[in-house]
Amino acid sequence: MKEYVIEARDLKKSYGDVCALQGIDITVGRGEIYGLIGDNGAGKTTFLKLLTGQVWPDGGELRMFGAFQPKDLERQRKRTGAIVEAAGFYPRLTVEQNLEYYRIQRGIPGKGRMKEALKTVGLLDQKRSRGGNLSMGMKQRLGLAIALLGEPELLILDEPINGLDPSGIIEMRNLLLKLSREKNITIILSSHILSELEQTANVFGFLSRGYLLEQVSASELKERCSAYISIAVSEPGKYTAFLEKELKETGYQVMPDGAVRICCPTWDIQEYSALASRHGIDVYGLEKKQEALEDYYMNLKNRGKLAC
Ligand SMILES: Nc1ncnc2c1ncn2[C@@H]1O[C@H](COP(=O)(O)OP(=O)(O)OP(=O)(O)O)[C@@H](O)[C@H]1O
Repeated sequence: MKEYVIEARDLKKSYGDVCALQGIDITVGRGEIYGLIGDNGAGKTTFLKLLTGQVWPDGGELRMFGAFQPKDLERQRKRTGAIVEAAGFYPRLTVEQNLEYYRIQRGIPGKGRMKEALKTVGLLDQKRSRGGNLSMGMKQRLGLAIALLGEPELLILDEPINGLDPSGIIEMRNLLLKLSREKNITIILSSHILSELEQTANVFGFLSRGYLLEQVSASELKERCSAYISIAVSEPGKYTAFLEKELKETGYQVMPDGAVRICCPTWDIQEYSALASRHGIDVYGLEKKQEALEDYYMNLKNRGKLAC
């Protein structure tokens, strides 16, 4: 049976009149890297703050490591490390002073933890640099080192890639993959850009205006972004009627340029042009393509807008 580190059922959170989470179901299995994707204001930070205990839900249930009673939940939170909103450190203190401060504050025994955390994130050489003088990527890594001090089983990271340059993004991605692979740490991280998490997360949750539109594994997502056929014909309306009647295809869209896009086609590509020829419809173009992940996300968002 799958072991869940996080189970949120019908979780709700409002700030006064603003409904940030409208009742969401999210499950994160042990060892997963869960990418929470959503536009600004979708509710990502609110969900992560519910996990860290910075805010409390108004309804629904939250379980972490199986615990849901407030006191048990608080105890289980000791098994987590988090960076939510800003990577909190003191800019005037050096990297090692920052880590020492947080180690003592959290009652983590042994100075060795500090060195290990710095080694993991690749900041040993910068240990005497002031936090404020680090590059953006290094600041994120310092935040991560602080989060790793207590040897967490679950990492909660709010937009860890935000503001990083392309090489910083790759560094962070590799670091997170390494933590998952070598230490089997479960990670939940947020972003408003799907492509940033595309190569990192193995499960995605799409949030929009406080609703979870979909929770889907990376492999399922890839399958859904499967091949489609695009056919440009002289009479799209007539063609789609025959498409439904004769080829029993219902999963199609007529694009703004008039081309007919057949998602997950069930027949060989020639069948689609043969259908047009049989009914005297001219074919101007026919090709097989792959839907990009971003397109899939855009479609999902548009459908979500209609639903919300
Ligand atoms: N402390 C607060 N008081 C009032 N409203 C809030 C508060 N925090 C968040 N909100 C509102 O709740 C909604 C969800 O915000 P949240 O920060 O969770 O979204 P987000 O997806 O993390 O957005 P972003 O990517 O911009 O950080 C927004 O409408 C936001 O304005």
